[in-house]
Amino acid sequence: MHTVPVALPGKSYDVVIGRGALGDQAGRIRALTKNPSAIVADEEVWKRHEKALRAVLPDLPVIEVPSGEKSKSWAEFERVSELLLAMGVERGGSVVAFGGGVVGDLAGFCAATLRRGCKLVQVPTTLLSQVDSSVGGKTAINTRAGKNLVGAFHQPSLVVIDTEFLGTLPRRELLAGYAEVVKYGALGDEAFFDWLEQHGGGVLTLDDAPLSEAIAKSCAAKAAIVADDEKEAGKRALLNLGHTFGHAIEAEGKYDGRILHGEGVAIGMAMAARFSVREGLCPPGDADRLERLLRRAGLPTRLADMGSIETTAERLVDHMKQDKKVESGALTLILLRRLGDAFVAKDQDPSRVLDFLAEETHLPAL
Ligand SMILES: NC(=O)c1ccc[n+]([C@@H]2O[C@H](COP(=O)([O-])OP(=O)(O)OC[C@H]3O[C@@H](n4cnc5c(N)ncnc54)[C@H](O)[C@@H]3O)[C@@H](O)[C@H]2O)c1
Ligand SMILES: O=C(O)C(=O)C[C@@H](O)[C@H](O)[C@H](O)COP(=O)(O)O
Ligand SMILES: [Zn+2]
Repeated sequence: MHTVPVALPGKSYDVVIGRGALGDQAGRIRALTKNPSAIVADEEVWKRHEKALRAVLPDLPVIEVPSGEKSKSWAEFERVSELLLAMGVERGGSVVAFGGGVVGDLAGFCAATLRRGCKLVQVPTTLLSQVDSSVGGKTAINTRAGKNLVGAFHQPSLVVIDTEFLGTLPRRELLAGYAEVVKYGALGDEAFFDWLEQHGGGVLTLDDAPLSEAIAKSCAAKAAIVADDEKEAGKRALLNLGHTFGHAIEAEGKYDGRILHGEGVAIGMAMAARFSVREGLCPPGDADRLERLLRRAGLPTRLADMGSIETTAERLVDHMKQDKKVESGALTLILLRRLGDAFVAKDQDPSRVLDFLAEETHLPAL
């Protein structure tokens, strides 16, 4: 087992990673759920993996949440919160989030607000949630105005990453998670990017050693950034590489499954790299290398790759104006100086972004 500590004053916690991590951590999970607690599970995950969680928590009540991004909604937030209260979950108890990033973000937001905050245990079951969303304490739901616009920073007490769950994950979802793995290399660790060029295939075939290494490296990269800047006053925004464009693309997909978060991030990262090149900030070869790694895995890198989504530069910019990094109405983007060296670029000229996006809407699929 790998353990990655997340060091935060008064609320440090461990991320435990490995095949069989759930059984290995049973004692700690039970200790965190001694007070009245409940499980919030993705319904598909519950169907497939109820037995595994029941072996650790035989008696906890469960709330099943419909699979898919649409569950990060006011309606589900209300329904799940009311059920948690009806079940008597206490402040000293825990919400155990069992599923991917959708359930993690939703259950996390319920935990952040239930009786003004109860404990949270993350048991992530998708690659994306294992390398990203279960760590760092961002929780949120989507609103009519856009993605993750209502939420809270609420750190979990424990994250248990059992790679066994990935065995049943559909390939498309695995790839979506891989986009966030590539993100860590692109934003701050060129050696990890090189490593992915060599070993990414093994991660995607779920070979134990490269898979655990990729998850541990990703969690360690995220833990280091979060420990330095928990509430995104500065460098945490680097974790948003690809997301300003990506969230706008997701919004255009209406959260109906046509575009997954990780797919939006893959296209968004490729766009951020192309925009960096267009602005004369990054060598073209680095943007090509990023696009090649994503495409080799089978990820989209251009709007045209998502055939069913029709959009315009203006509509994308409108979504981008809702981004939480906007300051006094001006866009902030995460751009690249080169692979492994991202930076926070504030006060972006909207007309340059609009011109760039107009080009992007005409870029053919490869
Ligand atoms: N809080 C954060 O820091 C953070 C970071 C990244 C992403 N996110 C959020 O995470 C969400 C995306 O998460 P996701 O990619 O995990 O998607 P998800 O939670 O929708 O799960 C993807 C799909 O896989 C299914 N599934 C989950 N585990 C499975 C398993 N082991 N076997 C078979 N099927 C399984 C689910 O039913 C679902 O249909 C987005 O809402 C995104 O905004 C949050
Ligand atoms: O943890 C972070 O910080 C991230 O930005 C991680 C992202 O991968 C994630 O998608 C996050 O939810 C996006 O945050 P948001 O603040 O742009 O909603
Ligand atoms: Zn993300």
